[in-house]
Amino acid sequence: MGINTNGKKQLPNKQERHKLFGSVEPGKKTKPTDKEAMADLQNSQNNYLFDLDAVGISNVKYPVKVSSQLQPTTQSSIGEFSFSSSVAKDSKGTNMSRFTEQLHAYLIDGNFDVSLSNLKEFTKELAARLKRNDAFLEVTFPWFFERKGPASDLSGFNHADAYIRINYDKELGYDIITGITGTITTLCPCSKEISEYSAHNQRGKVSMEIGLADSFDENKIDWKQALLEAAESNASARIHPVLKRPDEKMVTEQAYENPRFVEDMVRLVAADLYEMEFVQAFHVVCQNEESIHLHDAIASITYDKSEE
Ligand SMILES: Nc1nc2c(ncn2[C@@H]2O[C@H](COP(=O)(O)OP(=O)(O)OP(=O)(O)O)[C@@H](O)[C@H]2O)c(=O)[nH]1
Repeated sequence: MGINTNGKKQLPNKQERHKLFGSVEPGKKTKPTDKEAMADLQNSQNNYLFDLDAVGISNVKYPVKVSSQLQPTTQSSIGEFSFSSSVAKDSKGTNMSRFTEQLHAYLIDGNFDVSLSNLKEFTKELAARLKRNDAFLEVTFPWFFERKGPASDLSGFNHADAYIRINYDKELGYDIITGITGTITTLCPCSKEISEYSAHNQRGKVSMEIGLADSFDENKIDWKQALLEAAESNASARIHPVLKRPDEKMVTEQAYENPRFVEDMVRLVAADLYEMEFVQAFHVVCQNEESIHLHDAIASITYDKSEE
């Protein structure tokens, strides 16, 4: 290896560099390159001992379009998907390429629409494409919403993680779970009660998963906004991206006026969800990142209105 007149190293070209690091010339190739002539192992039929509940792909990141009743009413986000379907014991496997093939075919203007109507259509078509009677889809994505300072009215974006799970079965129809994980402030009631001054407070995560009532209409109700409001309106205070001093004074005092244990949070959120007609069943978890401990405080509640 030489040195250029300008004092820089004279590197071998890229092909030579690859050889230097072990690349070799292609060997003699005898297997078919025509798709029709290729072995199709995954479609082999035999007695493969067991039916499989789910075969598919996970950790698939794709751009998604999210609609909301809060600002911004339409946004682009990144969805992380899992897709699967059952495989009967007489088949060796599934046709994995068909999951992403269909996902890409559903893009409109570069985004996959994560509305429930689109996801329902997608799972039904996926089952048909896989020649199965069932298909499963799961997606999580950060959902952004505008939040204004309570006194200054200055805007910024907060986000919550939204979650949708759809099970399609040709005979049973759809089973749909939606949820969000939102972030709140909680101020400890015990700390407030026993201390001469102040009270410790923390950032809490409220995760809600709900089963939707048959009457639910996504064109009338934004389930994300409704769940976010259930978490935030019951917290000691909301979280804000932009706070000036008058805002900060307001949220500090509001938190002091509304102390909440982790147990209080899940019960109050449960009460709101109970009153929402479009919620059939719910699971609520609150996890507080304690500021006076290294550990978190947790509480959860599960409720199904059909079991009353
Ligand atoms: N079934 C199965 N396929 C896998 C797995 N891991 C990777 N694949 C890949 O999935 C790809 C094939 O997908 P298929 O959908 O069966 O491809 P194909 O038969 O050409 O597609 P169709 O024309 O739609 O039937 C291959 O590249 C496989 O190697 C696995 O664990 N199981």
